[in-house]
Order: sequence, then structure tokens, then C-alpha cells
Amino acid sequence: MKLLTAAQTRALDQATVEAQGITSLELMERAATACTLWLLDELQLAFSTEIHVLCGPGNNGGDGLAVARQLHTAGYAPQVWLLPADKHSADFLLNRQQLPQAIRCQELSARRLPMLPAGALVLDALFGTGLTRPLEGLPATIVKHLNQTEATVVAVDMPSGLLADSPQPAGSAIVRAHHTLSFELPKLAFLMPRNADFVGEWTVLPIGLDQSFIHNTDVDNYFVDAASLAGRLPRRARFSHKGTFGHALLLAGSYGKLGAAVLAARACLRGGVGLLTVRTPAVGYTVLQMSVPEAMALPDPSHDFVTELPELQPYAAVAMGPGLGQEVSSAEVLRQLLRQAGSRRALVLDADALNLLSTHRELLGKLPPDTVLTPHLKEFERLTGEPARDDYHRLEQLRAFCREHRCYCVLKGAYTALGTPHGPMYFNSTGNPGMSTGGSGDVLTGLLLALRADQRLSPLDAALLAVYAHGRAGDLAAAETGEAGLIAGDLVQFIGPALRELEG
Ligand SMILES: NC(=O)C1=CN([C@@H]2O[C@H](COP(=O)(O)OP(=O)(O)OC[C@H]3O[C@@H](n4cnc5c(N)ncnc54)[C@H](OP(=O)(O)O)[C@@H]3O)[C@@H](O)[C@H]2O)[C@@H](O)CC1
Ligand SMILES: Nc1ncnc2c1ncn2[C@@H]1O[C@H](COP(=O)(O)OP(=O)(O)O)[C@@H](O)[C@H]1O
Ligand SMILES: [K+]
Repeated sequence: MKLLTAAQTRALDQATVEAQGITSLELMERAATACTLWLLDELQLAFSTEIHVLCGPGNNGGDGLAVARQLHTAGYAPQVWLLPADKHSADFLLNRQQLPQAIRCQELSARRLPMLPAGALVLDALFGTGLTRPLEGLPATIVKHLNQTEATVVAVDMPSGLLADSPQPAGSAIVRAHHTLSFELPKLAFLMPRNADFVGEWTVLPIGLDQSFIHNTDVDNYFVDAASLAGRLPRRARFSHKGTFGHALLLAGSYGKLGAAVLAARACLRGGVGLLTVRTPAVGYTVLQMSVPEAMALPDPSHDFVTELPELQPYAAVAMGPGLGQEVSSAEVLRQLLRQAGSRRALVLDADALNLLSTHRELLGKLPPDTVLTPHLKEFERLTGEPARDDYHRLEQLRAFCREHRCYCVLKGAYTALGTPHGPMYFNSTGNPGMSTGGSGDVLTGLLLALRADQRLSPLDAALLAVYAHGRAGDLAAAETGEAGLIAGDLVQFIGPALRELEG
């Protein structure tokens, strides 16, 4: 799914009107109908519910007026509050004329703000994608007032005060919505950690916008849902053999951190790899053979750490990092790996392999093309060496990093962002806070290793599929264990079912 900028969204609006031979007012009615139906279906409003619709001067306000009219027709008693303004959009004015007399309509002012008891519903239709600057004056006062109440707030298209695709000063007045109803597509702003409290739970409401315009519009950012991955994971052919799915090598574990190696190894096998060899320190030999008998063990001469790189010739893909530790000798192994991997052997670097890259920065220049890195935020900050100013700056850093090092970088968290060497960025839709638990990242590394060893997949597809399936495994696991009860080992159990959903 593409993530359009606010400017592209406006153009899409216009293109839809032209392509479908409808008026913009009709499109607004469609958008309002989608909102009204959502309110009725999802919130199960009682006819006695106190409903306040706050309307700004533009088309977002126009949507609000149309929803108020529709709710009135459905038997509810919404009250409308208008933000005073010098100018209004044409469709706002048309909907203002159509507002039934029976609907109580008042003008907002600093002294006249709606009383909003708990249990009341507020529809925030003050500003949407037309917001051009942070709110000040009366709009900011209204937003602060709204945020202090206990009413349920549903934002139309955007929480008012939030910019759709760019950063804004900390402390800006922004509505804290419980739900945001976004038309046709999500907005980039919804995926930023700092905006979570403003956006609340968000839902995309399809309103029949022009698909060919969306198809032909170039974007920098994508939101990856199941539909975007359709057809990317081929079925296993009847005459396939171990070679089709590749032989993978995992370099992981150190004294006290062998669990990371075990989790990654199990995930790699569940990811469908043909063969897996695991290099752990000698201390891990028995642990590994006992807990992952399907994998071959290749113990290091050192008891506690990985200190020697095995001969790479047999392997289609190599992953290094989970539980590795940051010994000088392990850094040497990383250096050799980067030197010997060649351009056709896939590499995945995680955890301590990333920390070693950060402390031996000359190695960054030696990453073979298409290497996949999987840092969490802190590891990414170490890699760039510069704290991000804000969420958007971090994405710029990610884009620049991937371009410069011609690598894929999986920036992990909620809505994990995948940066690519050619520029576009992909945000993952699956996963849940239950996955914020030790070892979840090791599972991702193992799964990624399996998909990078799979000769049928491009680096981009392998990374997209792994990140999506990992999160989906987390969602399937959490459905059984609850989020708090989820442990990383549970993710492994659901990799198979998650991949099966994608296959074909
Ligand atoms: N996409 C689609 O296909 C569809 C979109 N639809 C809807 O249209 C919405 C976009 O409507 P929109 O373009 O009229 O902008 P909107 O958000 O109402 O705000 C513009 C007004 O706010 C003002 N203003 C801006 N910043 C301000 C500030 N800081 N402080 C104060 N004022 C400020 C600005 O004035 P100005 O900047 O000129 O001063 C102007 O008056 C979209 O979110 C969705 O709800 C659906 O109806 C149909 C399908
Ligand atoms: N709130 C969340 N929503 C979705 N995914 C999450 C969330 N928290 C963590 N995850 C996922 O769990 C994994 C955690 O990885 P990481 O931080 O490396 O853990 P560890 O180092 O313990 O293995 C990442 O893939 C991340 O995207
Ligand atoms: K809004």
C-alpha cells in the first residue's frame, strides 16, 4: 500500500473527481458515509449518546457537517460546533447550507467551548490533510480543552493539529484521538512513535479513490500489508530439494547467551531453510545439538566466543550476531566475513555484529552489496553515530545509510521500517507489544537467514516477507498467550502458519 504525501492526497482527490465524473461534494458525501457507518458499526452508539461534532473551515470540517447530518437522519442528536474563520471551502459551505435546522449549531470561542462529560463522543473534524502549520490561538485552545476531557474522541482523517507527513515542534497542540479514521490510505504520520498518543487506533476507510492515479504515483514510502505481499512467496515445488532452499550458516552465541543462537537456529529451520549449520563457541556444542537436532553444529575452537570463521564455500547465506558478544576476536571474524563473503553470498548482520560495526567503523565501508542489517533503535543510533532529532530525521538517516552502504536495513520496532539501497522505505503492519521481549530479534534474524538462503527470493522480497511473517507470528502467538505471556520461543512456533498464509 502506498503512503501518499498530503500534496499527493490532494491531487488524488482531484483525479478521482475527474476520472469518475463526480463532484467533490459527492466525494465528500462518500467520505462522510464511510465515517458514519464506522461510528454506527464500531461504537454501537446509543441514541442517547451525547455527540459533539467540531468542524473547521475546510473540507475536513465539511466532512464533519455531512456526518452530523447523516447521524441526525439516522436518529441521533449531534451538536455541531463551528470554528470561526474568514474563509471556508466551497464544500464546507454547501454542507453548511444542507445542515438541518434541527441540529444545534454553535460557534466556538475561547469562552464557549463544549462541555464534554465522560461517555460523550467527539468527532474531531477541525483540520485534516490541509493543515499547513502548527495550531495557535483559538484552535490550539480548543485542542487543549478537548485533550483534558474524558470524552471519546474520533478524528476524521487526521487528529487535528498533526501534520500528515512532516515533523513539527515538540509541544504542538494536537488532538489526542482514541480512533482516527483515515480515508483510503494511512498517513506516514501514523507510523511515527511520537504520534502514537495522538492517532490512537487507526482505521483506513476505503472511499473509492482513483486507483490508477495511486498506481501511477511515485512514492517514497510503502505500508506493507498481506495484500502487498501476495504472490511474493512461491510455493515449494514438488521436485524441489535442499539446494533450492539453500544452506545457511549462523554465527551466534557466547558464554551465557546461547539461547540467542538456539532461537535464531530454530527460527531459521521453521523459515524453511534447506540446511543449517551453526557456529557457536565450544561451550554451545551440546546445548545446540540437544535443543536443535535438525541443525549441524560446527563449534569454534574457543570455549566462550566465536573466534574463527569457517570456510564459507558451502553456504548461500550467512547470519552473524545474536548473542555473539563483542570480543576483539569476534570483530576479526566479522572482518573476514565481510572480506570473504563475495557479492553472491547473502549476509544478515544483527545485534553484536552491528555493535562491532559501530565500534570498528572502517568495516562499514566493506559491507557487501545487499547485506541486510537488523538494528533496533539504539543499535541504529550507534551505527549512524548521531542521535536522531525526531522520528522523521531518523527515517532520513535510514534512507541515507542504506544508499551510502548499498544495504537493506531493518529498523525494528512497532511498524518496523525497511530501508533499501534504491531509496523506497517499507513499513511493516504486523506485530504487537508482546514482542518487546528478549529474543524476539534473534527469531527475526533466523527467519531472515532462511529467506535469504532461499534461492528463489530477491533480497527485497526476503526482507519484506521475513519482517511481515515475524510480526504475524507474533500476532498469532499473542492470540493464544496474550501479549504479556508471549515469549520469543512462541514466535518460532508460529512462523510456519505465518508463512503458510503468504504462500502461493
Ligand atoms: N483526500 C481525499 O480524497 C478526501 C478528503 N476529504 C477531506 O478533506 C480534508 C482536507 O481538506 P482541506 O484541504 O480543505 O483541508 P483542511 O484539513 O480542512 O484544512 C484546511 C483549512 O484549515 C486552514 N488551516 C490550515 N492550517 C491551519 C492552522 N495551523 N491554523 C488555522 N487554520 C489552518 C486552512 O486555511 P489557510 O491555511 O489557508 O489559512 C484551510 O481553511 C481531508 O483531511 C479530508 O477530511 C474528503 O472530504 C473527501 C476525500
Ligand atoms: N510494540 C511492538 N510492535 C511490533 N513489533 C515489536 C514491538 N516491540 C518489539 N517488536 C518486534 O520485536 C523484535 C525485537 O527485537 P530486538 O529489540 O532486537 O529484541 P532482542 O534483542 O531481545 O532479540 C523486533 O522485530 C521488533 O520489531
Ligand atoms: K480532524
